[in-house]
Amino acid sequence: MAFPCLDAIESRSETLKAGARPRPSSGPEPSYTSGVTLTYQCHKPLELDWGGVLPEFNVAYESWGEMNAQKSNVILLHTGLSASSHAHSTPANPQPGWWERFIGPGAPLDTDKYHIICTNVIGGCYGSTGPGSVDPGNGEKYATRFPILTMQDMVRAQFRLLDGLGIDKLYASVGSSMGGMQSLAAGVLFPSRVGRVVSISGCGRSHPYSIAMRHTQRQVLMMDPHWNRGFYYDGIPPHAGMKLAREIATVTYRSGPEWEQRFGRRRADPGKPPALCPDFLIETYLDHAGEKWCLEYDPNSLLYVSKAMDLFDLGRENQLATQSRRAARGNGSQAGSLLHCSLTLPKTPYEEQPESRGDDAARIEPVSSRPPADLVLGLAPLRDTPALVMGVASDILFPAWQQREVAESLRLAGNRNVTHVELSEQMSLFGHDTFLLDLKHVGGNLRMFLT
Ligand SMILES: CC(=O)SCCNC(=O)CCNC(=O)[C@H](O)C(C)(C)COP(=O)(O)OP(=O)(O)OC[C@H]1O[C@@H](n2cnc3c(N)ncnc32)[C@H](O)[C@@H]1OP(=O)(O)O
Repeated sequence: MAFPCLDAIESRSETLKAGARPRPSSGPEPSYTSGVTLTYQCHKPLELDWGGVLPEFNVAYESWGEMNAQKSNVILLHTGLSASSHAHSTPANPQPGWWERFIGPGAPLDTDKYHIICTNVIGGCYGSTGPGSVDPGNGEKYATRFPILTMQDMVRAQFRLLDGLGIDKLYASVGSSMGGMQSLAAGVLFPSRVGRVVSISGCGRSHPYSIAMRHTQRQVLMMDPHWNRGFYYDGIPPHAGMKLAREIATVTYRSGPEWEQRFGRRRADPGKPPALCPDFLIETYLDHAGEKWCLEYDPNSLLYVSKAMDLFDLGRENQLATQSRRAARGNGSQAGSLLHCSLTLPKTPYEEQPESRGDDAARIEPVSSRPPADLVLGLAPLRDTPALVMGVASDILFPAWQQREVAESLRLAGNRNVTHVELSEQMSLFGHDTFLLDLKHVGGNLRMFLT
């Protein structure tokens, strides 16, 4: 039997070994190229939530539209997991950006009215400091010596940029997916500096299914021998692991009903006998998505940024625990400095607690549709901030109940200016990627909220 899918991987390894960098021919995703960006260099250390420190760091950013004299029309646009700051084309980089149609004169992010800034997150690989950057402490690339990050760390770095640009208060903080997490985090961390919050297909805390899906992506990547515990920068990158990680990610980004319509049960070549390599159209589609992306993003950035998504929890308890870790470090206590991960699996199997299973008989309290009190308390800093929370019924990664949970928590926290929109399956079957594709509904609601 022929295995063209394995041949392709082996041949790419050979090409990479010879020093060349094969480029995917074209791609379905927006141009996540770094192109030409502006860079803000911060020389003041950034203390991170889990004990690490970046002694200095860069934030790559791009902007569109004029900033007014009062600097009161600035919108900070947060990206999804793997996007660069290139949300829209610029004179310096005319390639279309990942939100090209959403930004421009008369567009939902209207450049006739607003000055829009988009950054590459710290931990990323498109110009901001991340695991592929050089550690000023030893002159070598950080690799997996890079510290664990949180969404809040990324947001603090963005606000250092705003400080550097003399921007005191945002007109709005806008983001989708991971950007939707950051948008909320910005409002919680800096309530007096954020005029409005928009969170599209985001959440208030990561739920176990989404952590599970990111876990599997990280595991296939880390099991690629070329990953080499993160030290691959002088060798062959773990392109096979990245390809598989992207295939799993793509399963979470779209929806079954979309694929039913788009591919059904059709095979790429029904005239040939079944193959173990990609055969059904859905398989060749996933294979293509993985092929295109496997050299487009730094594998270590994927690990760090995706872990930061897992750690996301705006609940009050987590915020207090983080504050006390940071305070302990300020006092010089070791408790605040958890730099080295020594987590091992427990020796005895985990014993499930009856109440955690949700069995009717064991349930202590009746299930409530109210959001957890901890999240309501955690979102209290946003009580006076007008908020747009948008979700998509076909999204399996950030399911619509999570945006309902955020909207309801904000209302229970006392916010009387919450707009909640849920796009039904009749409106979009694009699942999580709806925010990239649906200009009419996503863009339309965004425009309405901002004006
Ligand atoms: C979690 C977070 O924080 S953010 C996550 C956000 N999501 C992502 O990052 C995923 C990004 N998604 C993309 O980049 C998508 O390509 C989008 C949204 C920009 C565009 O989606 P669509 O227009 O529907 O295109 P899609 O990517 O589904 O498919 C088009 C590509 O697949 C190819 N294709 C389609 N069907 C098949 C098939 N059966 N077999 C092989 N290839 C196929 C097309 O030829 C095309 O290839 P090309 O891009 O190389 O020309």
